[in-house]
Amino acid sequence: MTENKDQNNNPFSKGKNGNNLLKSPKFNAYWIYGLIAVAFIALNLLNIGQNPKETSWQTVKNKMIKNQDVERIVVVRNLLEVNVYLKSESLDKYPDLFESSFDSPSKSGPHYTFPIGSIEQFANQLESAQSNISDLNRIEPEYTTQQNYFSDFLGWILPFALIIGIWFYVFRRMSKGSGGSGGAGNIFNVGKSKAKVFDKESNININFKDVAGLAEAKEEVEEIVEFLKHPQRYTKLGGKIPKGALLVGPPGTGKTLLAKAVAGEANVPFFSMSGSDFVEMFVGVGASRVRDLFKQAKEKSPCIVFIDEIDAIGRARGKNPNMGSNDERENTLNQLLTEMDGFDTNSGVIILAATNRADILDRALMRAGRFDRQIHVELPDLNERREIFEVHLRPLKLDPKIDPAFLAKQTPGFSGADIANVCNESALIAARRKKDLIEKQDFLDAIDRIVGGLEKKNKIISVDEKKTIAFHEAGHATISWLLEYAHPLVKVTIVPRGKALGAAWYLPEERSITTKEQMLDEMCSTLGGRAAEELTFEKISTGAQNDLEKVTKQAIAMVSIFGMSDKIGNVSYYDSTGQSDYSFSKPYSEKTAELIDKEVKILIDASYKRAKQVLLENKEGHRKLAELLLEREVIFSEDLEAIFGKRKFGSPKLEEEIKQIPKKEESKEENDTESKAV
Ligand SMILES: Nc1ncnc2c1ncn2[C@@H]1O[C@H](COP(=O)(O)OP(=O)(O)OP(=O)(O)O)[C@@H](O)[C@H]1O
Ligand SMILES: [Zn+2]
Repeated sequence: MTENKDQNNNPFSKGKNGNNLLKSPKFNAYWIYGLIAVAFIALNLLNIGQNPKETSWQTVKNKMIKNQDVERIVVVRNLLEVNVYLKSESLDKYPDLFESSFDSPSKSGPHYTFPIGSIEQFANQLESAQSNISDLNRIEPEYTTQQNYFSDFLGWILPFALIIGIWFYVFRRMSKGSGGSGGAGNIFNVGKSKAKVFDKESNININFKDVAGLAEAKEEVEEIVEFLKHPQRYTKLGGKIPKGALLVGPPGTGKTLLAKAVAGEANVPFFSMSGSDFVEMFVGVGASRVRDLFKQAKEKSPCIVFIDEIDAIGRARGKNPNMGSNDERENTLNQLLTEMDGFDTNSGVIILAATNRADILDRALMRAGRFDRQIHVELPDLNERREIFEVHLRPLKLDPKIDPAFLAKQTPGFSGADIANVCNESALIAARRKKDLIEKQDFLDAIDRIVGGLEKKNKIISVDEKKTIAFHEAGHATISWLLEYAHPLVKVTIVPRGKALGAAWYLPEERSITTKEQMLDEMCSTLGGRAAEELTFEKISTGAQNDLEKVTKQAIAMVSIFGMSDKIGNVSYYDSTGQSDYSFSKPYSEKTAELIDKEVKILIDASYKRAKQVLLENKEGHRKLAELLLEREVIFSEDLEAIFGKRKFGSPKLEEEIKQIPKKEESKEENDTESKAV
């Protein structure tokens, strides 16, 4: 009751508060099978009323032909059967014909049928049987071929029945996976939206306090909450309530969370659907799902419709219709645009959409009256990471010494989702160690695990391989220590994790623009691994593949995007709008392409030479570092400082921060359990 009152106060309210719009009749496969069976029986019955009586050639010859009761004789070639039609005035002579009311021939015939051996033979037999009948009364056989409707029908219907059966099966499987309240439970509901609805009853109860950081984004969406709560305030002044906002940012940064929080704060239903849910293998399904989603939303207004991964449908429509454009997707997008234009601004439905590629979205989506606001949701900085940790540490049983600020420092570049993952993982690790509280070490291990994939202690690496890896990693470390702009090093390990056999961790400075010098120094330190291998062993290995890939991409970007090569000059072939069809044709000539290739090679060669130079000049230090790595498997910035002396460059503040990162001792306990498992 109270809820109804609530709604009536709201100008958006349609006074409708039922779930019945989600219901649809429940058909199932058995119905179809039943229908097919009925059709079979009906056909059979029809046939039954037409059945000529079985007889034999002898009877026909000796009785019917002799008495001149036969009107026509029809030979059915394909069935090797003869149908006999009697004269209507003679029918009385054959009372047995119609004695059964169920299985009897029709009055007009054929009345009798009998099998024959071959057509020629029968023709001869008929000829001779009529040899003493006058020409006038003689019966000439007619010839036909007959369709056997029944078996033909079977032949047709069976494959169809099979296909229908398979369809049902597939649909049931599909809809089971996506059991949203759209009720896409069967074939008749394909076009229904699969939106998940969270309304007042099943409230998600996510509020702004559950969303840490994201201060600016929150401020922007707070306005939407106000629109939903007090629409009169805006409409009174003649303002129009926005229809939609686009949340833009990398994966896991809390876009879904923020949208849910808006719904939670405004206390309105929340429809959630992913862009990829609209796209289906059938033509027209996407568009009809959009229609259905908006229909449902309007009935529940005011509400929030959230479309995750909108890029799945909202990608720019191709300019060249012949080149692999996707009609189905475009239809869906067009329907979405139509719906957005269609509903009244003040209908109380606000659409939030999320994407991590705003640049590839169709411009039409961003036009006024559609998603005309973009809200940026970025990766959290140090402070925000601390806040996110605080949110996710709340439900955990912690060692009181745990400091969220410390954890935030350990996790540069982590998204909110990664941090949630770290917290969960640390609880699992602590549980495995049979602890009552989660301690610092558990967190550090969880972070390591998430950074580098699971440690693979049992991966077998030969002594030679280990040596190669150590010198390779020491090469990276040495160069990044000595070059001015390389990222400061945190630690280097040769403990294999995931696919990597060794790794060097850096603390990336938070830069907004990068200079050419910085890029060159980074390339040089990335190539340090291979350079070290070549200098030390006079052999190179596949271990540098990842490094080479990174360097090549970097060099190509420098030449063709950032305009940093002399020969190409200040030219950028990058198209930030994503609207061009460069996928098939490059925006530059063949000659330029060659020049770009040359420039890229020159850049990489120069960096490699420089890397070798640096390593040669610091041969002793590099060797010491590699040996230390072989011995300890993990080394830290202090170890580098002990070998090369204090780092001449970089910000002292950052260096200080690095030093505060504690060194993780390989925990004995874990080693024990793991070695048992081997
Ligand atoms: N700012 C944040 N505060 C608290 N938790 C967060 C934050 N950002 C992310 N999380 C955690 O990460 C999880 C995943 O975030 P969410 O699904 O909202 O990310 P997303 O940006 O929508 O990702 P995607 O682009 O992959 O859909 C959330 O459920 C939440 O636990
Ligand atoms: Zn490397």
